[in-house]
Amino acid sequence: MDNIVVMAVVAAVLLLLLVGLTVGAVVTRRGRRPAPPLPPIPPAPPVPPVPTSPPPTDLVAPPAQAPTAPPVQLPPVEVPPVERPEPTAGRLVRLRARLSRSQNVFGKSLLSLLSRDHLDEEVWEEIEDSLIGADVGVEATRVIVDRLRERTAVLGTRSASELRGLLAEELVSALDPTLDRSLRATRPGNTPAVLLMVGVNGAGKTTTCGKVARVLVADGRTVLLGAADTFRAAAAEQLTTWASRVGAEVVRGREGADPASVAFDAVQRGIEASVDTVLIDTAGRLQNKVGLMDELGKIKRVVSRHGPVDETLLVLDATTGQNGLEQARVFTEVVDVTGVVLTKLDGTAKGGIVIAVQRKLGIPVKLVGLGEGPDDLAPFDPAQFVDALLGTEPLGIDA
Ligand SMILES: Nc1nc2c(ncn2[C@@H]2O[C@H](COP(=O)(O)OP(=O)(O)OP(=O)(O)O)[C@@H](O)[C@H]2O)c(=O)[nH]1
Repeated sequence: MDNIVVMAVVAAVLLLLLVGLTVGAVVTRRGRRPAPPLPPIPPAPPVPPVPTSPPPTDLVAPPAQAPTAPPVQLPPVEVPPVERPEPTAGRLVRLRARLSRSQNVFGKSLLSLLSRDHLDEEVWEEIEDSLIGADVGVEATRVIVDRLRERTAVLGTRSASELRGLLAEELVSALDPTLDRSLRATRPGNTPAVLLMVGVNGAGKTTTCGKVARVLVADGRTVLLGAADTFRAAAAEQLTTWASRVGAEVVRGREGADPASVAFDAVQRGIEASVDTVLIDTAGRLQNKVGLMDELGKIKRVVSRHGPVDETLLVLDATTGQNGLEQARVFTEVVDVTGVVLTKLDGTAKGGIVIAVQRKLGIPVKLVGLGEGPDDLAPFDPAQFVDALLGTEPLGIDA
């Protein structure tokens, strides 16, 4: 019986061992089974090459939907080259030649009268007529002639060059060389100076805006132009052309837009862009059109919300002579004019208008226009101007 029990126990142990070994072998075989082969990685699609430079601007790629269409070729965009305006120093010398060429009649007649042997009453009257004929104006002529008579009598001056000297002194004095003719084109601080250009139709406002912009750029300033002449579409175009030549920005409104709002926006943009000067071109207006003159006052008021206007320049056409003076006076009543720009001096033989303008308006002539060329604008200087007016030859020898 004991043997039977022992045998049963041994058999049970052996059975257990056998089961254990079988399970272990199965588990071990499973753990070592090689992994099934992975599916092959499909080859990566070819990556399109990254362009290293933008496509040329004058070519447009053919549209994707119509691959067969030939590429459209646009004409190259013409960007005008930015010009470097002439420096202002020395400019008057070049212009002086032009002025004296067109005006030497004035100097010649006066100087030949003064060189007469006897300066009698008749000669003095002729001198007066000559000055009045040169647009100096009756009042200023009287003052100049009276002083000349007095000085020649006291000094006993007789030589032609001495008389020329005296006449030059009197003309310079009539132009009041003590007046401040500097252009307030910059401000202390970091807000732009604002210049407003006003005047009758065709006086040369837009042209002067362009020329002044060039003068400022030549002197190293940054400029923005405001095209507040919204009546004449061509004026904004004209101004844009001037601006592009010196790389300046232009703010313009649509045709017929409120000029005051365009002017306001221009100054706003000038402040944002931190330019030195904002130049505002306004539409030409006749001084007897009340509505238009009121509008000019509004432009100035609206712009002034940004701060005071630094210069209001009245542009006058020198060829209109004395007639232009009454128009000019009305402008000074509507806006506070701080300086006069006398344009087209090259087109008149009557340079005396400079004296008349200043005397009538009591406002300094700050700039003179001496041609249609981009750099034909010069700062006004009484002594240089009188020199040019009388010509360098003492008795007007050159024809
Ligand atoms: N000879 C000469 N012509 C000038 C001068 N200044 C301007 N002009 C010419 O005068 C004409 C009128 O000039 P604009 O600048 O268009 O005149 P504007 O005052 O803006 O004209 P509106 O916008 O119609 O009021 C143009 O043909 C200019 O070239 C100058 O100093 N000399």
